[in-house]
This record gives sequence, C-alpha cells and structure tokens, in this order.
Amino acid sequence: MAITSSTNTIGLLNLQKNGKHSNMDLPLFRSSHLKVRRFKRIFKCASQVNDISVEVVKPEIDFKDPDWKKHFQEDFDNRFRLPHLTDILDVKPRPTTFSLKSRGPLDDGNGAPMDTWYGYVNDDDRALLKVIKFASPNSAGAECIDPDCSWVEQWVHRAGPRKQIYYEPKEVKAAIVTCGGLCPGLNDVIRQIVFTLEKYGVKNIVGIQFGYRGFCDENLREVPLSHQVVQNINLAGGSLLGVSRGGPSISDIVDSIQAKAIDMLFVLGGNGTHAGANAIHDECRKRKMKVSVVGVPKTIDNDIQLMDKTFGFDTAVEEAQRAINSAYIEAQSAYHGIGLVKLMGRSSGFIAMHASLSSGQIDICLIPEVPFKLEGPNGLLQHLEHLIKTKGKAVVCVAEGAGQELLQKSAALDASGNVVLGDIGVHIQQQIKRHFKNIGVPADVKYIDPTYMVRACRANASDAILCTVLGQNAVHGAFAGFSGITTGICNIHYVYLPIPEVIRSPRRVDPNSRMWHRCLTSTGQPDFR
Ligand SMILES: Nc1ncnc2c1ncn2[C@@H]1O[C@H](COP(=O)(O)OP(=O)(O)O)[C@@H](O)[C@H]1O
Ligand SMILES: O=P(O)(O)OC[C@H]1O[C@](O)(COP(=O)(O)O)[C@@H](O)[C@@H]1O
Ligand SMILES: [Mg+2]
Repeated sequence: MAITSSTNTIGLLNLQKNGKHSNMDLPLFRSSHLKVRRFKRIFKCASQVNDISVEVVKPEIDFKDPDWKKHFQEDFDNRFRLPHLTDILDVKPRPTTFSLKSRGPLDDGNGAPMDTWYGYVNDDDRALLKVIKFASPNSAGAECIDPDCSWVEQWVHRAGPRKQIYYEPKEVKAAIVTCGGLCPGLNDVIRQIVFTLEKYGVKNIVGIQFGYRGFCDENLREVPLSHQVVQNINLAGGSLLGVSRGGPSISDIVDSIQAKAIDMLFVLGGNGTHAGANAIHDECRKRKMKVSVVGVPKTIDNDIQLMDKTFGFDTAVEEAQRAINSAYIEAQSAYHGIGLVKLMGRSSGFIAMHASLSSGQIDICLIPEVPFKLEGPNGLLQHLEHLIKTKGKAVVCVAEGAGQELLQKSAALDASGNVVLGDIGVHIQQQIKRHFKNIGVPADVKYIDPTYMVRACRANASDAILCTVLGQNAVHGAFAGFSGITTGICNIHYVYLPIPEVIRSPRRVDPNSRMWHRCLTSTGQPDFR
C-alpha cells in the first residue's frame, strides 16, 4: 500500500465500481466515516456510476510506533524521488552549457559555465509541499496524517538549472507534443521550451503534430522549431502544433521515438496526457533508451494534484468574467431576469468557484463536488423563486460536471476514454423555465455557454509568466537527466514532481475548504439538499 500525502492520505480505499475492483487513496481523519460518505457521493456524481461500494483498508502506519514520522518521511522521500537516467544507464554528467553570464553578442551559449554565476539549483535543494500546520483535524480544510494532526515536513525537489547536465546539447534531438483539449498558454510554453533548448545549444528541435496521434500518422510530419518559428506564437491562443484526444498505443509511440531518434520529449497535457507520458517513460526505461520525458501540466480545469494552479486557469477565470458580466446585465435588464452561465470543469469546479468569487455577481454557484437538488423546499428552484421575489433577478454559474446525477446517464466516452457529460446548463435552463411557468410567475432566462471562448484565448499576463517558468524548468529538468517528471508551482515555489504523484486522482474543490466557504459567503446561497 502506498502511504501518500497527496490528498492528506494515509489510508487506501478499496473501491468496487460496476463489479470491478480498484484501489484509490482516500483522505482520512477528521471523521473517516464522514469522509467516506462524502467521497462516495463525489465519486458517484463524478463518474456517473451507481454500483459503488467503498471499504477503507486499515492504514498501515502504526501511530503508536515512536518512529512513525521517520517511516512516513522515508516513504514520502521514496515516492517523491525523481527518476533519473543514471537509475538504468551508465551516463556521466558534464558541465552545463547553460549560463546567463553574458560573453558578448557573438556567444552561441555553448561555452563552459562561468564559475561566478550563482544561478544554479543544487540537487539537494527542496521546497515544502505543505505549509500550514493544522492545530486540529477539525480546522477548515485540515490535511492530517495522524489523528493528532502532527506536523510532518514533506519536502519536494526544487526545479531549475543544474551545474551538471547529462546530454551533449549539440547531439540532442528534442520534441514537443501538446495533447488533450486546448488551454490558454500552450504556445507560451512551446516558445519557452524552444528558447531554453537553444540557450543550452540544442539545434535539432521538432514539434509533433496533433498530440500523440502525430507520432504514428504518416500524414503528420515533424515540425522544425526554432527561435524564429516560435518568436510570436504566444500572441495567439491554441497550440501551434495542434492537439488531439486518443491516439496510438504506448509501444507504437516509443517505436516512433526510437525511429525518430528523439532524446528529450516535452509533453504538454493534463491527467490523461501525463498518464501517457509516464507510460512512455516506463517503456523507454524498459528498452534502456536514453530519453528524458518531461511533462508540463496543462489543464484549464486546474485539476492536477499538489500544485497551486496550472497554467491557463487564471486566464479562463478572467475570460469567464465577460460571460458572467453579460449574464448579469441581461438578468438586470429583463423583468424577472435569470442569467445562467455554464463554465468548464469536468470533475472539478475550480473555474466556476473562482469566476463566481471574482465577479461578485453570482447568486448561485454549482460545482461537481457539491450535489444539489432542483426540487423541494431546499431546492435550487425554490431559492430562485425567492431571489426573483426579493431582488427581481438572479445569476447562476454552473460547472459542466455539476449535477450529473440529475441527467440521463450516458455510456459514451470520448477518444481518450473520458465520459461524455450531459449538458447540465441546458437542463437547468429548461427546469427553470418549466418551474416558473408552472407557478405562473414570469421569468426571462438567458443561457450563456462560453466554453470554447474561454479556453481558445491567449494567456493573460500572470499565466504567461507561469508558462515561461514552467517551459524553462522543463528543459532544465531534461538536461539534469530526469525523466518521468513534471513541473509545477507549489506554495509559490517551482518544483519537479514524479508524474504518478500528480495523477493519482483529479484535484477537486474541497467543500470544507476556506475557498468554497468564501464562495458561499459571497453568493449567499443555501445548501440545496
Ligand atoms: N491512462 C492513459 N494512459 C496512456 N495514455 C492516455 C491515458 N489517458 C489518456 N491518454 C492519452 O493522453 C492524451 C490526452 O488525454 P485526455 O484525457 O484527452 O486529455 P488530458 O491530458 O488533458 O487529460 C490522449 O491522446 C489519450 O489517448
Ligand atoms: O470538447 P473537448 O475538446 O473534448 O473538451 C471539453 C473538455 O475539456 C476540458 O476543458 C478539460 O480538458 P483537458 O482534460 O484536456 O484539460 C473539460 O473541462 C471539458 O470537458
Ligand atoms: Mg483529462
């Protein structure tokens, strides 16, 4: 069993879903029973399964053991150890070619490092993963390892350029691939990866077109990338290389990596893409290939574990303001106006929660993590009736994954195996219209679905900076000889994390967190249960 802290976990959940067994980490303590019940509810609504049974397997930590913290930390260090080329290959380090010490305009960035530049990260540098010491398991959002909520330091590896590197830059062929759905900032990351590779002295940089598909489709050629090609790509949204879902098998992808003689692969994508990247890394290791696979988490939904946020999220929240503001204006200008905005968020309601909070115009925010009822005295429709009576208008923001249990279930999957969700926005719109018609009160419902507008736009300033740092750190990680890692921001410090730790489960809004409570305080909405 893995003793993990990614979600303050010390127990393992044995889950039976539609007859199949699987294990999942489960945040325990505060009240295990409560958490199990809540988890069951969240899981049911996120995965649209009815047949689900949950059993908590006894945690393996013996808290009576005076050394339990030491054991926990050893286990943590093992899990967060970064896979390195030297684990399987006899490769020797060499002095880095990356230095920002200027040697004049003719310098090709390919000389020896300057001893006097103190810009390198030491391999033993670490950043703290958790920074709050909770005094009680009942503190809001408490993440506890033991019942006393003891403080245990959890250190992760600091990202950045190392003094020693494991590749000869002139011999390196580096490839970049972007997978999954679009996200603001993809081009910014591509651009920074290319700039940084060139700074090390890499000449052979290519883009793989349309996600993993581009590895094996003969019609999709490698795109040569250089400073000149990527110079202005950040000015537009989307991905210069294109994206896709689904694609070839891992073994075919690795065959292609071998055939194309790729040494470094930079993979930009979400949970699914990272699962693929880790499988590619494993297969390369099995074949004893000297390849560094490094991820940069891309998900507008912000659902990657352990990170403060993923790039594109801020932009999405900002872009969503325009839709919310339009919904508000429509609602305010109509007699008994109800504005309804659907935002992305397959299983995590971060965009809806943050967009609601920042707009200050939302009366009701609905997210996948918090189930709600439409009907009945505590239902959403009753509350809307109240808002129309008292304020004459209402604005609702719903995440696409919210309330899925209210819709007809579908077994449809997209090419990557993600469940195709029912349209909760359309459903709520219809139900509101029906309800007000039934009670004989006029209501003017305006539904806005800005889904693709929100994610196809160019990164805003703060995301552009995040993309810059992550793109650069991805290259530093590959030159440092790591593989099977991803780059992120943790407590405003930049770190490398082993891929399996960030994709254990999607990160979700904790309904007990201060942020969700702030959102409820701001909207003033009751519990719709
Ligand atoms: N478990 C997995 N193992 C290997 N590859 C995967 C896995 N899940 C998804 N992929 C691949 O990763 C790519 C992107 O996945 P998807 O779920 O669509 O987007 P995201 O990476 O944003 O979550 C697709 O090409 C898909 O085939
Ligand atoms: O219509 P598409 O391209 O499948 O994308 C829709 C999905 O993309 C998302 O933004 C997440 O995409 P990723 O997992 O690729 O980051 C979801 O919120 C949404 O369900
Ligand atoms: Mg995904």
